[in-house]
Amino acid sequence: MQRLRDLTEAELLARVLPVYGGLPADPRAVPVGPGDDAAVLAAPSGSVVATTDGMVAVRDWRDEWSTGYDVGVKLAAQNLADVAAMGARPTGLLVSLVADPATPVEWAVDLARGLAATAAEAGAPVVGGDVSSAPEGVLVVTATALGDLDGRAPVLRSGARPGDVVAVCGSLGRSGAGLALLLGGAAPPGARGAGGPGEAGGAGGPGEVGGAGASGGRGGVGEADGPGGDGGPGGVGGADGPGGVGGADGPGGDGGPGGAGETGAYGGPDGAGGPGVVGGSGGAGRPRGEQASGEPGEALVRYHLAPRPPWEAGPVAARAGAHALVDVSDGLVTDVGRVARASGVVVDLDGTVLRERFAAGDIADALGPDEALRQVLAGGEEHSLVGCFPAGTDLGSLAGQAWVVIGTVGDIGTDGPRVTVDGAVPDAPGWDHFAGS
Ligand SMILES: Nc1ncnc2c1ncn2[C@@H]1O[C@H](COP(=O)(O)OP(=O)(O)O)[C@@H](O)[C@H]1O
Ligand SMILES: Cc1ncc(C[n+]2csc(CCOP(=O)(O)OP(=O)(O)O)c2C)c(N)n1
Ligand SMILES: [Mg+2]
Repeated sequence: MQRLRDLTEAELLARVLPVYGGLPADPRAVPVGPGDDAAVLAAPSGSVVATTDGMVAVRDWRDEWSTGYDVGVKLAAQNLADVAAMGARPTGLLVSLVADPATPVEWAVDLARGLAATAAEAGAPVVGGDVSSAPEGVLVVTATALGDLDGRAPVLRSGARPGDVVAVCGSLGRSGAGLALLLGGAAPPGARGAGGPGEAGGAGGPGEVGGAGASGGRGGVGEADGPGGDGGPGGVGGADGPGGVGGADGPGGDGGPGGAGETGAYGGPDGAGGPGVVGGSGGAGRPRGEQASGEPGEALVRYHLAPRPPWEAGPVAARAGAHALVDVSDGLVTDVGRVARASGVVVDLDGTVLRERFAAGDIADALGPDEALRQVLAGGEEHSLVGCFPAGTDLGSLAGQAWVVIGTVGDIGTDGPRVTVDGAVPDAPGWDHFAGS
């Protein structure tokens, strides 16, 4: 397997930059893209919205669950959601890769594919970035997203007013539920068995005819001295994805199925199987097919691994007069609490709507109703948008976006800013990177 240490920086960039593809057709949007000391982007409004958010291997994703493509999708999505939560339209992304030189080159290229696909969907090209080496085992990816307000005022956390209605665009609790399932031992979609312990579960190969957006398969979950994991499916959009690479110290895993040639984050399960790159007996892990699509909770796991938050809804909400906006990254109650404190208000959430519209269905089916509601209130990484709108805003008319009213904004009285559910302060601590870790 080719690893980053087998390439020079220039060779790595020569592999990665073409993946990001072209810049917008209008040269005024991005006069200078990747390749010089810095990029140059237009700022039509005369101001730039800028945000950055990173992810760290093991802490923020696990290679047993996420492909490089998934990490790219999620990294782009969480940054785009922050731009949207200002009411802005994303205009460009910058990407930093800080990686152990043992990282497979294919992982870095797959990361670029996930980023590129998501950036293209958002109309925000990757305009630059950085590569640095890291100590053994360390892999950190960071993106910076830039945006434009198209002449509007930014929508701040501090703008909510008593009397506003609180509405959410997008889902709640699905990412947290997916994470809970993975932590509970659920296999990621597309996984083809862990193949027992192996020193290095192999990375699945990319779709051979990948085109844009090909996704490398999911590697097996190897640990020590045994057969390697199976290759994952070939890439999205790629016909004939080759199979995975077996573990280093044991017999290789089986080749995964080829890519399904469809769009979306994952290849389908039924592609033509490619050969294992490193031969040997197949992994002796879970039986094949156990993770066939349609597994209960699979959509939740997929959302956790590669979320698609409604970043288009930010500018639409801003145009509709939203007083405040925030994206749900650390948990609904935590993030709405930031709005409540910044605005000096109380936000009362409607427990019935949260249970019936968000927790019920596949989250409750997978986790039970109590844990489902807990995920809706406290689950992180959803990146849906929560807005506070003037009473009477016709949310149904917001083009193409489904906003669901989940609460109201009230006066703090003597108790101070807070979030309540049906009038009571819930016990719903959200994500914190440091406390308790
Ligand atoms: N290391 C840092 N240096 C400067 N500003 C930071 C740093 N980390 C976070 N911030 C700022 O603090 C605020 C809260 O950060 P964070 O909780 O990560 O925001 P969000 O949840 O919207 O991504 C943001 O405005 C962010 O830009
Ligand atoms: C292996 C693993 N453990 C735990 C998590 C859960 N997790 C990691 S970051 C995070 C919260 C959101 O990330 P953050 O960087 O705080 O986003 P921001 O608030 O800055 O937008 C959560 C819930 C995960 N994704 N993967
Ligand atoms: Mg956070």
